[in-house]
Amino acid sequence: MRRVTREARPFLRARTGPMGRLSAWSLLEFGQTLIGGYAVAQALDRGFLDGAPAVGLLWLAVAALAVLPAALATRGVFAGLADLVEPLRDGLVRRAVTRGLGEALDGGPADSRSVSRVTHQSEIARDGWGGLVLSLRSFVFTAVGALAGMAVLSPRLLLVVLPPLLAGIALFAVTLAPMAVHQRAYLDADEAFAAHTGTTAGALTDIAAAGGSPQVRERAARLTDDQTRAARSLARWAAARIVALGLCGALPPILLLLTAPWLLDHGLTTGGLLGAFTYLTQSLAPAVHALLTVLGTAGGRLVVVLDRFTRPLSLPSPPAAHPRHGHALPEAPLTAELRSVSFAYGPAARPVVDGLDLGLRPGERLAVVGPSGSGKSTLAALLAGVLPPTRGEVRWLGRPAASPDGPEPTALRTLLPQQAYIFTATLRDNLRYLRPGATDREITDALAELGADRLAERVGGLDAPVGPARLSQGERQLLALVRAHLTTVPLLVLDEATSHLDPAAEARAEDALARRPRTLVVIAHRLASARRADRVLLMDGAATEYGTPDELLARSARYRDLAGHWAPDHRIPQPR
Ligand SMILES: Nc1ncnc2c1ncn2[C@@H]1O[C@H](COP(=O)(O)OP(=O)(O)OP(=O)(O)O)[C@@H](O)[C@H]1O
Repeated sequence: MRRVTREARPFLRARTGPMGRLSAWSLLEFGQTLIGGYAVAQALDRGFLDGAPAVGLLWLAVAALAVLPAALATRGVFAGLADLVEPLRDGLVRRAVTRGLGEALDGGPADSRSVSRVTHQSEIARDGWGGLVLSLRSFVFTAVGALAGMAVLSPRLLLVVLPPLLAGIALFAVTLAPMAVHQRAYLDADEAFAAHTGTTAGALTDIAAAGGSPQVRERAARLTDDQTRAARSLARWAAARIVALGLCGALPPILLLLTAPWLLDHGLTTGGLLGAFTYLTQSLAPAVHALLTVLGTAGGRLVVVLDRFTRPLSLPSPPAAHPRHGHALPEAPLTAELRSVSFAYGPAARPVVDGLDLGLRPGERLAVVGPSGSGKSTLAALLAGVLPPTRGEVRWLGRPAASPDGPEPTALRTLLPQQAYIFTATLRDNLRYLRPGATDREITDALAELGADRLAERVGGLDAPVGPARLSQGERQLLALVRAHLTTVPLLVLDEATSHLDPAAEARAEDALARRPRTLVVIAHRLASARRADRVLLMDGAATEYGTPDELLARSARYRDLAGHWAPDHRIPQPR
């Protein structure tokens, strides 16, 4: 909200001319309101109640004629409105296009939000802004006209009318900021739910096959709860607005009737009473109603949409901007972070991961080693957000992994399990599974980088049909690695995903994966993987250790012990 206000100021300052012209036209509306009530009062006092119906009719004619310049004003107001509204739309479209192009050039994930901003959201902003200017301007000039008219008829009228009017406006003003916040929360929750169902609906079979249904269900339930909570808060504040509307629009005429005897005793004429009633019911109440309605609907949407346009990017610069090895730039957020994370497979079970803190920097390569059953796969699932921690928090790019308003997990991480998933379709479709937009050129390059080009040739090229039954376990793993290589996610977790490759193929694949700007986590089953890594996490229950390969060799007897059992290309021993 504050960001929107900050950005709105220079826009408004640059448009004092159009605003001045609008105000000048609006003065005619002020005149019509002022004359309307006053003429009704005079028609009664000097005409019909004074035995001079002709004079009464003449005053009514004056009231009718006052409508004509106001009609002229409406024409002028609409012409002037374009000078205020169109530049806003143009500016927003320009900003959305620039931002969309920037995101695309930065290699961010394909994003329909850019298109929505250029088309739908900029139109919402234009309509909302136009409606707001029209009704706010009309309210101000009508209210001032009506109050001035009543002051002329009897200043005591203001004592009756002003308190409920001001109380209603104050109550309404109080609701503005929370309404905007709740409206945004509602829209965010709505979008998060739509994005989640959009992503999962097309992959239900795969999710069920991979046993991911509980996680998908749990996330959907969480997102629905968020939506319900946001809708309830919004409804509570909408109720406060109805009270404000009543205070401003309905209470003043009632108070006028209740205090009529007192007002008439203190110099208000019968015509003056009717004139005041005319001001309140014919001018002020409709203007208040229009303003509050526009502010409550289009105004809320406007703030939310403008907030979208001014919001910083949800994804930071791609990891390409950061060094692949060594230390990251200080301001770069960690790609993934575990904060005091614990996990147990049941309430009474011994924790597999216990209070683990771990930060993964952009471009870093981490190897996780440890004896069988020490929790390496559990850690991989926690890092990938597939298992929710029992305690503690998992964060991606500085935000909670479970955050419903963050990007979809699939845009942030890929987890490759040991069992490679290959389905019956062409090689191309299999390789583009995680990034449907990948071009043939990108696929061919990725195949070559990972040393899978000969395999592709052997199966008959990208158009050839492949399926799990026609490939060895190693070949399936290699294709799954190429598929992961084609993604642009910042975090790639390999859970023994190279276990069926020979050592040379594994080294080539891991090095190729690490050359791309991403954080690579390898659940290692050969010492060579740990040697190639920037840092190593040795999982062994309470004796978990962490450091560079050389540091661990120097200081950890367990790591030396483990390494001692390993010839570089041998698999990790399975003591149990
Ligand atoms: N779904 C599950 N339910 C209950 N216990 C589980 C489950 N999955 C794993 N465990 C237990 O959690 C512990 C850690 O298992 P995990 O698979 O994470 O270890 P790991 O280090 O990856 O083992 P490996 O190297 O053999 O793959 C083990 O004791 C295992 O028996």
